[in-house]
Parts: sequence; C-alpha cells; structure tokens
Amino acid sequence: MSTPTTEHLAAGRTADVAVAGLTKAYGDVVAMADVDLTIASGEFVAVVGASGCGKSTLLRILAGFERATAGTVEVGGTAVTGPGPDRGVVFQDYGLFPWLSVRENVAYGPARKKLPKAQVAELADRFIAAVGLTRFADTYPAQLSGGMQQRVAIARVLANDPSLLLMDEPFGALDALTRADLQTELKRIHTETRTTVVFVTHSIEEAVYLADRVVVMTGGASHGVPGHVQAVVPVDLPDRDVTSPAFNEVKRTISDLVHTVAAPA
Ligand SMILES: Nc1ncnc2c1ncn2[C@@H]1O[C@H](COP(=O)(O)OP(=O)(O)OP(=O)(O)O)[C@@H](O)[C@H]1O
Repeated sequence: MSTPTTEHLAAGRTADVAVAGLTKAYGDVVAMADVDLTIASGEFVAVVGASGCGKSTLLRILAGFERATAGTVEVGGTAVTGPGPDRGVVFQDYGLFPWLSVRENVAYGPARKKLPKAQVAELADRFIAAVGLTRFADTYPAQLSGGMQQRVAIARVLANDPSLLLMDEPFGALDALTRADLQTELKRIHTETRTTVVFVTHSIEEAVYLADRVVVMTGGASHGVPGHVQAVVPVDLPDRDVTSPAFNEVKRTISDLVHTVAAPA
C-alpha cells in the first residue's frame, strides 16, 4: 500500500458541540439521563463505557438519527434536529456502495453537491491519497480488505468536509495491526484538519491514544440507573507512547472509572 500523502490536506470545517440535560427514553426505559457535555472546536473526544451505558445513543442523537426525549444538542451553535451534511458518521461496518469504485464512493458526496466535475475529482483524489489508497482508486469495495474499506469510508466522509466527525467503533472489526495503522492515520488526519471528532470505543487504550479528553459513561438499563457521564478525563500526555508508565496510569484511571458501579436511583 502506498504511503498516505500528508500534503494538501487542507484544514476542514470544525465546530464546537454543546449537549445539555440530554435524556433518552425508549418507552419506560430511560437509556440515558442528564448528559451535559461541551466539546471545543477541533477537539478529539473519545467516549468509553460498559455495554449499554448509552454511548451509541449519544452518538446517534448528535448525528440527528434519533431525537432526544429531553435536553438540547447544538453543533456549531445550531440546534440538531436531524441528520445534516455538517456531520459525518463512520460506523463499524463500512457502509460503502459496493457497485461504485473507491473513487466513485469518495466522490459521491461532493458530486451530489453539484460541485464542478474537476473539483469533485480533485477532492476525491486528495482524500483517497490521505488514506493511502491512490493505487486502489479504481477498484471496488469487495476487492479490498476490511481495513482498506474502512479507509475508504473515512475518506468518503472527509470529502464532504464535515465540521463534526462522529465515529462509532470504527475500528472494532479490524485485526490489531490494521487497527493500529488506522489509529495512527486518523490521528495524523485530525492533526491536519482539526475537524472536531467524537469517537466511541470499547478500547480504553485506543481512547487514550487518540483523544484530547475521554468521556467515561456508566450505568445503563441493566444497572438500574440510566446511562450518564461519570467523568471526563483530560489526556495530558506529551506523546502517546502506549508502553510508557504515564500512558498506563491514565488507562488505569479510566478503567477504574468505567468499573465504578453507580448507585441505583
Ligand atoms: N431502539 C431502541 N429501543 C429500545 N432500547 C434501546 C434502543 N436503542 C438502545 N436501546 C437501549 O438503550 C441503552 C443504551 O444503548 P446503546 O446502544 O446506546 O449503548 P452502548 O453504550 O452504545 O452499548 P454497546 O457498547 O453495547 O454498543 C441500552 O440499554 C439499549 O438496550
């Protein structure tokens, strides 16, 4: 695979996020209650927590796929009332169009915006290069490995120039080496674009490696207490050496918080 291009990845749009008093109930079950969270423009925030604590629910509400039962969500100062092109979403399953080539998948969003053809082609090529897939631009998703398909999914979302990138376990289905590669690339892309990122993961190590701050959620229906934010941990490390004592100290702090059992309401 070719080395990803670090040039020409111009800073994209970026937005702050304000979540206040967010509550989501499914019938009688309150999945998540009273979540407050502010994210600065350009920040990378990871969300961790045990299964069922409401991580994906929070992300889906930010994406506008679901409406909150109570509370408010603003992205870039505008209330979220549904999905919008200002927010790009990457899931664990790549969600590519199998009948389109890599280039056509990445060009899809810009083409729908009716940008001039040359600009669409330039955008597609730039983001395909950014994820290291230039040599594969004319191949189809079925011909690519899972890691390569997820690179295409990331390029496709970035080509739409979102101001907020929402990622739900995007590397969860990948083997450890591919996952590490994509983490490094995402970190580099974030450094270059400064797009605000909210990244849901089960891996505390991945969260500490990638994020400026880690939101720890606890609770959930099976705990008898709604999912909520237990703590927000800043990752104040000069580098992200996963073997360093400082890195492991932050991991331990977060792990202890994840396993905090909230008192039933
Ligand atoms: N469409 C739905 N209908 C009913 N309950 C739901 C629905 N979606 C989510 N829930 C419930 O809301 C709670 C939070 O779910 P959510 O998927 O957000 O948790 P999560 O932290 O992302 O879990 P996981 O780590 O397993 O993906 C769970 O108890 C879940 O059963």
